[in-house]
Amino acid sequence: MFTFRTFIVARKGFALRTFATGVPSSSKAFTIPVIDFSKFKQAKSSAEKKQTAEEIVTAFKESGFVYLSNHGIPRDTVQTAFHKSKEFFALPSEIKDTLAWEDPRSNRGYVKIGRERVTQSADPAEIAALKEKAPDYKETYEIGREYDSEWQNQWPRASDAPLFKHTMLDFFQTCHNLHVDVMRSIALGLDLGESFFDDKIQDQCHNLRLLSYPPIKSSLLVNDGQARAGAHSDYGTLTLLFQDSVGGLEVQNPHTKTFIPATPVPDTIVVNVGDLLARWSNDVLRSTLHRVVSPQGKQINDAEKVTPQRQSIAFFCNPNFNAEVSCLPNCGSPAKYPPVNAGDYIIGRLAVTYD
Ligand SMILES: O=C(O)CCC(=O)C(=O)O
Ligand SMILES: [Fe+2]
Repeated sequence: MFTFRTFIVARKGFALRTFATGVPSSSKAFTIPVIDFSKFKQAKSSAEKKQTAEEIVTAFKESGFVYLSNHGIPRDTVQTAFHKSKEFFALPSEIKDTLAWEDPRSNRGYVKIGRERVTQSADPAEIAALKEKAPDYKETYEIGREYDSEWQNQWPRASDAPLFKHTMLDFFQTCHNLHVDVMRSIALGLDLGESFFDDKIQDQCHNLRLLSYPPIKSSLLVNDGQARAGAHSDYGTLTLLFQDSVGGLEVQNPHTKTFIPATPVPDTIVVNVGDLLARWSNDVLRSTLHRVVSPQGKQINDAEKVTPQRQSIAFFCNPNFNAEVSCLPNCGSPAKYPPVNAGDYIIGRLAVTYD
């Protein structure tokens, strides 16, 4: 039988569902389809729009993942964001360390290698042991909305990282706009009316995460449980993931439990459903486990291989932090989960993942 793990964040006192991969589905199909989003954006009739919306919703019900092509974000924009991200991670540690991530409520700043271990576990002792034994081999830089009365982004000085702030704030806005369109397609695909989510996602409580996986001796990634990023599901509504051509992202087929590669498809964005949208939809939409493992290493001498550097950018989309997330209409009854405040949920999930 399928089991769901639930855990309690004592500080907050509410139950969180950690993943939705156990949902029985009418279909055992598992593919990550490439969906041409221009058909939705340029549709001449609502019937045409609905067709793409239904393709997206079907994929989110079955695998929880799609590749979005013709999404409207220019290649140049993505390349510039990757370039500026690379420049940032190349800064000396002393500079990056002054920008350290400090608080899950802020969720902004630099996270050095070993500080985060993504996992489905919510047990602090288990997470600490995993971090000790098999930390995620990655460093990240987290950006939140710039206009926030309480929390500030931790920008490097312009002299250290020219145009970094400008590039990332632009990219944040670009990703927000695309996410609104994808949420509209989901609303249409679920027969909720296209603008259903609009006023629930407008506050831009998102998290733009730059990721850098340094080159590493391949032998270090084959130890027990070791990965560039351990198996996990994402926390929010949707994730827009931009990946380079190195590879390593894998998605779990929930029926067979095997992981299949989400091979990079040029000019597409990997879009996946997070736990909060799965919960919102009463598990009609699927939040699927995924991980980043070592792609084929390069032989550097007779005995050793090195796994090349990987770069990616994830835009974690969230509802407004003051939104109440309770079972959507058209998503079956009874509701499996009590209503939850979006901000409490996301911050609760972050609080247990970081040191
Ligand atoms: O780097 C990647 O491709 C995936 C990262 C990821 O899944 C995450 O940060 O949640
Ligand atoms: Fe993820």
